[in-house]
Amino acid sequence: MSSVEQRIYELREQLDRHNHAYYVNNAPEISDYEYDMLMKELEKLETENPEFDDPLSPTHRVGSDITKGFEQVVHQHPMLSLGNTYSVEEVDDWVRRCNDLLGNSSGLKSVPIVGEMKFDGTSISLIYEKGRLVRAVTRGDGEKGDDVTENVKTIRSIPLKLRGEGYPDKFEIRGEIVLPWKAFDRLNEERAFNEEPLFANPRNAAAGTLKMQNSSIVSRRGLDAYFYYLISDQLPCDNHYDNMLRAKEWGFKVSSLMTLMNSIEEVDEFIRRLDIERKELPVATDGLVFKVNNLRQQLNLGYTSKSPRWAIAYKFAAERALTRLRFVSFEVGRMGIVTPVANLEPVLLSGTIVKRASLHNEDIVKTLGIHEHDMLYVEKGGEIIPKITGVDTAARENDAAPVRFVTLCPDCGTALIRIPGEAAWQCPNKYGCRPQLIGRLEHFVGRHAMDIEGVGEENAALLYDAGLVKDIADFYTLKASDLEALERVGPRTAQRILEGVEASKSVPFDRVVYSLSIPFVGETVARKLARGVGDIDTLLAMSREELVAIDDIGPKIADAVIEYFCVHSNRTIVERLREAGVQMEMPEEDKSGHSDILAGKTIVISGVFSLHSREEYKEMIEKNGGKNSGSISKKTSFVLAGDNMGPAKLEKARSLGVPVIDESAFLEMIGK
Ligand SMILES: NC(=O)c1ccc[n+]([C@@H]2O[C@H](COP(=O)([O-])OP(=O)(O)OC[C@H]3O[C@@H](n4cnc5c(N)ncnc54)[C@H](O)[C@@H]3O)[C@@H](O)[C@H]2O)c1
Ligand SMILES: [Zn+2]
Repeated sequence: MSSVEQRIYELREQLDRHNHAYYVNNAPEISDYEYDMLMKELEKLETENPEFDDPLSPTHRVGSDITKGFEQVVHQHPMLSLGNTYSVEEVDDWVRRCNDLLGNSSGLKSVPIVGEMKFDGTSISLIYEKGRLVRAVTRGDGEKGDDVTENVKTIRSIPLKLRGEGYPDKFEIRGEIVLPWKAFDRLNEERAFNEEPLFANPRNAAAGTLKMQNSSIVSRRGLDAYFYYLISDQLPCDNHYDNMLRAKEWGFKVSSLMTLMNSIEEVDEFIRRLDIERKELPVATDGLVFKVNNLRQQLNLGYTSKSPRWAIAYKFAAERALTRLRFVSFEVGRMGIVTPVANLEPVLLSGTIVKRASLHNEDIVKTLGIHEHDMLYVEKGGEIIPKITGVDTAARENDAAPVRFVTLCPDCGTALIRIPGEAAWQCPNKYGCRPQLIGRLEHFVGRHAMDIEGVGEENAALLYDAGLVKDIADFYTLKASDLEALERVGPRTAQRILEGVEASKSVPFDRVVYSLSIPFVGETVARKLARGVGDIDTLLAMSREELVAIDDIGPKIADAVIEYFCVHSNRTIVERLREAGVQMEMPEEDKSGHSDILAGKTIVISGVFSLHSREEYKEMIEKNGGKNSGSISKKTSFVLAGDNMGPAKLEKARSLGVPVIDESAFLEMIGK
């Protein structure tokens, strides 16, 4: 096989794999830009070597989002993709080409072109009959898609019944289902809370949500939709722009940024303007779309097997901003770890203003080679948290000194120690360093811990500085009069804090263990510990060996637990919590209902399930003594697989000889 032929096969195989990760799993492994570059390379090779062309190549086909669990419906008109480019010149060339092909020779004036936002969500086709929504279908493979009508009906901005008049008896309207930034942030916060993998961007979240089996969850997620194309035998107007304005009158959301243009200059100006304005939009966009306005002209230009010739997408490069470093602050966390944070001149990035970005640790500061007042590149593309990706060294001031990591704790002045084998520096002054003490108070009242409402980040510091709460047990001696004496706490807040403190007395023991801020004891470990020991006295009395014997508790955690309870003040705190009425043992029913059927087993959950939710399966695994893991390795005991398990995962399980079982076999295994 020639090397060209080999490369062609390689690219097709890669692109097919990325299509599946992107459209079906909603978890892309590479950036859109990288994907588009692979696609362009394949297109070029196929054009230059037509003998290797193949109608099944990803260059000729629309990536498919078809998933199991939905009925499939054939599209009356195929749903295609769009040709795309990252270059303004290529957009200009496309306008010229359209004019040439349409025989427009008026020189300066172009045939009318409509410019629109390219909303970054997932495409949808809606069918209306007699003014009512009858069906909603995803793009699927372009020929047929998944019927998601029930889910789409929960989207409030989609009219179930049309307004106004003059709409065709039967028509199709196409648009993009999106998840606005706000809803996206909320969803990811919730997922972080539940320790579920975060969605990389709103597109994946929107696509994933639309394919959920439970419409009531879909309705809560806050999807929205914008529409951009109308198809019918009885369209009201002969051009795209006016048809969309009519659709708006019938109740569809059509972006007011849609613009009618008549020259290349206007097109270029539109690109310049929208690349800035889009950053203020409430939803994600990944580019612009240009369309020939006149429907007869659209028809004349026609289609390739994959996209219309009368439209082109201009894609924005990954969002990156250049901004000046004001200073690096060093922030001490509740465990004493010192994190360097870049404080920046405020800059707008993917819809939010970025002022700060974590530099994580000393090694990263060194690798980037950051100097004082450097101009830094900040990126957000696809990722949620802003990241410093580089330095514009040309813009560096001559006498700028490199940023040095502090050697003393910025708060208490204690000499920092570097944790062996890690890049982190730590302030060892656990019981006298203000941010560590306040951090532990904040952690204690947090939603995942004792959930004491009314004490936010600010109030924790306030209570500490006023001398009212020096350690976590002090919350239980707070009096209304103490709180009301504080300048910034009104009677309402005081009441809420006291009620929150009272309610926290029924928070279960495992969360109490988590609330103590024992190093390395996160939510999951706390649960294991609490269930493993049953009550606090057993925990206090345990030796290192006994602790290590508990499933998933390693020597590092065991040492941290023992060290924690060796400190006299910690023991006193525990006693005071007990006296206050905080839960110090697991409830009886929780001790039962558990088994060790899955003890020693590491299980990976993958795919979509129909009998129980993924969360429920995770819980069942834990209750029966098993361990959940996210990735398949030699240590995996088996994979609990639902529908649509990714082919890469399946292949990995096969190659490692890891058994794959389905949900009913699993339920039988645990005796359900
Ligand atoms: N990162 C990855 O692994 C990966 C894998 C597959 C695809 N992708 C990305 O997806 C792209 C291909 O996806 P695609 O075929 O859906 O194409 P696309 O998203 O580039 O463009 C076509 C889609 O744009 C949407 N759209 C939004 N606003 C529109 C408007 N105003 N008018 C018309 N359409 C509008 C429609 O849903 C339409 O289907 C690739 O170019 C790549 O960037 C990435
Ligand atoms: Zn300190």
